[in-house]
Amino acid sequence: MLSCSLAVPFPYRPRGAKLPAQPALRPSAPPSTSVAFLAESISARLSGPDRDVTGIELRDQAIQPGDLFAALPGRHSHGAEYAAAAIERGAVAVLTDEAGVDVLGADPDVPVIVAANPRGVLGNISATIYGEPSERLKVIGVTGTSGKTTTSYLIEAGLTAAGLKPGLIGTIETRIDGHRVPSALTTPEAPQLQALLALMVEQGTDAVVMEVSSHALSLGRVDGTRFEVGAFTNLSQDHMDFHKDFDDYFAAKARLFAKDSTVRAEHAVVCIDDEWGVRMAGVAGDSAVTVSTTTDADWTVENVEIAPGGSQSFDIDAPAGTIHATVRMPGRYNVANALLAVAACAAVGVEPAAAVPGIATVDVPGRVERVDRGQDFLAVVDYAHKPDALEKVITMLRESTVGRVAVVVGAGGDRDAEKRPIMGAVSARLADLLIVTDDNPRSEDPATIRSAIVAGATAEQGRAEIREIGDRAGAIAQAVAWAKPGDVVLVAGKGHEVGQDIGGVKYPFDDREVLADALESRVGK
Ligand SMILES: CC(=O)N[C@H]1[C@@H](OP(=O)(O)OP(=O)(O)OC[C@H]2O[C@@H](n3ccc(=O)[nH]c3=O)[C@H](O)[C@@H]2O)O[C@H](CO)[C@@H](O)[C@@H]1O[C@H](C)C(=O)N[C@@H](C)C(=O)N[C@H](CCC(=O)O)C(=O)O
Ligand SMILES: Nc1ncnc2c1ncn2[C@@H]1O[C@H](COP(=O)(O)OP(=O)(O)OP(=O)(O)O)[C@@H](O)[C@H]1O
Repeated sequence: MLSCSLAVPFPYRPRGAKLPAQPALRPSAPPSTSVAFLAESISARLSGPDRDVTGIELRDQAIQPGDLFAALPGRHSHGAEYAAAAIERGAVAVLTDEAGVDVLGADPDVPVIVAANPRGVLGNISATIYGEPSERLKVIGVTGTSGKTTTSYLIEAGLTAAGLKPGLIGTIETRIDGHRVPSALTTPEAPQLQALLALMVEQGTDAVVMEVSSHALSLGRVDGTRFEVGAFTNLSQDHMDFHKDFDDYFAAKARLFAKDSTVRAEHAVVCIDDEWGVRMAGVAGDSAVTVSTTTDADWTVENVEIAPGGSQSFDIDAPAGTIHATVRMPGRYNVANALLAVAACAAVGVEPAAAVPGIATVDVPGRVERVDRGQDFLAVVDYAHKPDALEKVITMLRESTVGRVAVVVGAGGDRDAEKRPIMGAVSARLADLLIVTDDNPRSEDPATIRSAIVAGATAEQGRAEIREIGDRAGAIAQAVAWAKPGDVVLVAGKGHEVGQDIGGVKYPFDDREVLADALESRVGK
């Protein structure tokens, strides 16, 4: 249930001030393209005179002089409502639909391209404006419910170790040539994505590994991108607010692999550890390369050994022979992520032996990240914010200790409400203490979100004692106070995030810092 504004005051004070907005990443000198040419390329009507454009944007606040403003119909408003502001900032043309023309009025100051479905042509138009950058890059798209970020980091490290100069685009950040910029979305909107790819070409990047979300595939954000490789991790419950049902969710992911898709990757590398992977390999066809840690596949693993610190070593049985590999991150699923990464590197011509030394060095921020302040128990921050990921990380931590396990977790507002009780049930079944707290409530009443998690946890009648503490810092402090030597405290759901979205405003909040503060106060006692 969504509420437009916060119905109740927050029971705690947000920490600090609003976070700053993300900077724009653009190539320095894109060539200019004529508006008439663009209209013709998508068989759309052009009203008004021809002009040259040098960029494209769909948020009026991000317009740069010379841009085409894509005024799209949205859930909250029509982009055409912001056209005047965009033109004020320097937009020289507008792309919109008939409804947008009505909003613009009879005589806008700039030429207007009128398309029946402007979102549907945005990817191709953006790619044209920025000179089809993906044609000059080896683009590897990673999709699936869990493991996209981790696998992308592993692939990036494998490519780097092999002497390539890769860029990375994903949930945490964009990385180009050693520079890092935090991300707003897992997969950027098409104008930002094509600008980024063009910037990467300009910087001499030769390969790009990018996370491809199901939203991106459904909304056409990656249209106009040529993928050399598509890699699939797995599929489980998520985004049921956006997709009609599981088949619809699967169909969105399948756009990266299906024969009739305009964004079909040239090579498919598919993890078949779950039944959805088996289905996806079928969609991709006979040329798909399969990998698995659990069943027969083109690439498999054996002799997995876990070192005391949690890192894992294993042998990869690849078509060209056996190779020894290691991954620092614990959990069987990280062996699957590493295996998929080595196979994806191979799909762009990198020898497994060249990739594995890079893969062995990777830690991903906020993924099973330990916070150590000299305490006598294990304290971990993890991004698990979906039922399957939460189940996997709690199970892994349970198996790594003889002590008890505390889980501090919430769920995001304005997102898949169906998963909330399942997150509660999973935690109540597997943990000894469950503290239900706030994640990013966004526009929702945080108490409503917590109640749904608590309801699922209570109905499960699991082993965990259940507590509800909205204040995330207070919840973390309670878990730390509860822990005895040998126990584990898992703070789940926000991982690398440095902000908490409360009522649409992002306030600084970093689980790792808050956990470290709580540990220091306890150790200092
Ligand atoms: C469902 C979804 O993806 N919605 C995206 C969509 O929103 P919308 O169509 O409802 O747009 P709207 O807010 O009504 O605005 C209409 C138009 O006016 C423009 N506008 C709006 C306000 C303004 O001040 N100025 C302005 O120009 C907007 O840019 C837009 O073109 O277009 C907006 C503009 O780009 C996006 O910001 C918005 O993503 C929202 C923020 C979002 O949270 N998306 C998430 C769910 C998402 O995409 N997640 C995936 C998956 C992550 C995962 O795997 O967990 C991701 O790839 O990140
Ligand atoms: N292969 C996997 N299978 C199941 N769970 C995984 C896997 N890899 C990682 N996880 C779990 O999921 C969490 C998120 O991992 P990661 O960020 O790599 O996935 P993601 O697909 O990028 O997630 P998101 O879509 O939320 O950004 C991890 O912290 C871990 O708990």
